[in-house]
Amino acid sequence: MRYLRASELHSSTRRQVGNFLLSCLSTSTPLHIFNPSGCLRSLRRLIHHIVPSLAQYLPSMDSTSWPASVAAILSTMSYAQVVTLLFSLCSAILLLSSRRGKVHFAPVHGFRSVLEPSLFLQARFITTAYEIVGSGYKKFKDTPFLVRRYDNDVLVMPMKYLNELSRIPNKKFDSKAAAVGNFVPEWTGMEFAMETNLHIRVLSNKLTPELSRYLDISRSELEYAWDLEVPQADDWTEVDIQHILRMLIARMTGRIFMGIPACRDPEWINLTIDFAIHLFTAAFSLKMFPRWTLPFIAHFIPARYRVKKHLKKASEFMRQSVQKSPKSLLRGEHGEPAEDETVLLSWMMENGTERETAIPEMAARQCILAVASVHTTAGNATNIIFDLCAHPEWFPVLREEIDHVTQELGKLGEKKDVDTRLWLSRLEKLDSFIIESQRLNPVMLVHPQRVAMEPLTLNDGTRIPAGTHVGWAHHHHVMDPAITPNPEVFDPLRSYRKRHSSPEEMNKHLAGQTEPNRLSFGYGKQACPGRFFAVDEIKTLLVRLLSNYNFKYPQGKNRPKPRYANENVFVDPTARLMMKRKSTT
Ligand code: HEM
Repeated sequence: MRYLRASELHSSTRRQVGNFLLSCLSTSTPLHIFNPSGCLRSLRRLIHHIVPSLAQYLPSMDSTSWPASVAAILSTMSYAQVVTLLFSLCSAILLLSSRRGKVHFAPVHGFRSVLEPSLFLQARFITTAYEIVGSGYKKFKDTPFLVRRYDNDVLVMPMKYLNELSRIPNKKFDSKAAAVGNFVPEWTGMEFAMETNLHIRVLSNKLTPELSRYLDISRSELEYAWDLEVPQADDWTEVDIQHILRMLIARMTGRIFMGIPACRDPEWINLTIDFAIHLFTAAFSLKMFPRWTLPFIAHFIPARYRVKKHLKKASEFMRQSVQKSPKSLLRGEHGEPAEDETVLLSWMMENGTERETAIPEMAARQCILAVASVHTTAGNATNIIFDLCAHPEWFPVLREEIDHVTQELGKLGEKKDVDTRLWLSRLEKLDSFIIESQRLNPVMLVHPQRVAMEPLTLNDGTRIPAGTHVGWAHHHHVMDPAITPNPEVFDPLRSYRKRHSSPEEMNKHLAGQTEPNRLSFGYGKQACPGRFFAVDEIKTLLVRLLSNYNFKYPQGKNRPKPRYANENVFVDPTARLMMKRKSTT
């Protein structure tokens, strides 16, 4: 007996297989990934075609073989029965192939009843992670529990273990395995990010130590991009503020990472923005299937092809950028100083290993840097403006602070002897506002996330088996009244008051810092290496926006609700704001 190859399938059957997968998977954003009625319609059509197709193929086999019997049985069943059968089969496959069950000491949380199949809980987690994680946090508080994500279980640890676990070396308790692992790296071309870390070194060793300089460069790009991306809006104008901020941030970060001309090329900017969407969609789709099926299934995932296409395009860009001088990117022909040696790509080319500086890997690394930096920062800045519009009494407070610093130190970037970081650090109320907005609008419900690379035994004897995916319910933690008094109240000066409570507190409670009760940027040695840049970039943007524009919600609209896909949180892509130039009010 030989196996049926895809190429041997009846062409209309193949089309139906394609349609089915497309209706499940080919969406431009992961938020629309589920279209149950579309999927069901396609599945019905698929069954309609696949059964005759199988029958067509069967004569070449022994007529008494089991596939013939199965096909015969299938063709006598109603669609509903076949759907139920397929669903049960998928459940059985998932159950048998899952990497679950390693953590025996922690209960799985979220089942509606003892009869609920595991697959239902996994599917529900996609849209109701907020409720599942929240109720688990309340119920277990001081003991670990498991949440059943579609691809694997995540062991949610109580906060009391955060410090102890964050002291464990990275190679034993790894953030990359969790974060990059979430992108199914072996099928999305992201394996390099598990094995090498030039994208982290460049942030820790170059960007952060020379932050003021890079802030100046990114601000100059903001000025260049302003008229291109920000509408004139002499009268109240409805805008997609998230899009505007995303474009500005993509340009600002593009300038410091890739320099001119790439950061001014619309193709590069769109590539860096879209790559994140395709990567997320591809990973989300791949995680719907057991790992062992991926050598087959992965080829049917359209978003994966978009990821590949983008990586290829990024390689072309990279090749053009480094063509003049293969090793030292922007150095002159005879080794004279670089034309613009501040471009981070230049540092990466000089400090990377041979593997890290190879064109395809460097291109993919720029894409992963964009994934880490653009949507996160744009989402954060968007949420701040949404919060301001929901609480407009804070507009004058923040503007007054900006005016005050401007009077004292001149306009941002105006005086050469005034350090940009220092200027921005004087915006203490804005800093506190950013923290409060992050508290209420997380980018993820469960983080930091780590994977135990070997068995770990904690001080109290708790054992975490190797391979366990671990996370913290940090959002529900900061919404706990025991941690944040009146957690539902939007109180943007919480951190400001803490800082001013005593001289010792003055240098604590800052937006770029991490602490157990504030994990927006993660925690410990593996916390976000771009967080100081992110906070100052947001401040730079807000200084410009608040000084020049007024914002409000369109008539009859108020603060948009977040969207969830598993533990990931997104800004509602349909949300709109009204904006108007200040001078014309
Ligand atoms: C407001 C914007 C941002 C937020 C909320 C954010 C949040 C985070 C979080 C929660 C992590 C995981 C940390 C952990 O596991 O402990 C992370 C990792 C990371 N972030 Fe950010 N980030 C932001 C902006 C940026 C920017 C602007 C950059 C680059 C300039 C950046 C680069 C990275 C990188 C490379 C990692 C991976 C670190 C690793 O694998 O060890 N992020 N970020």
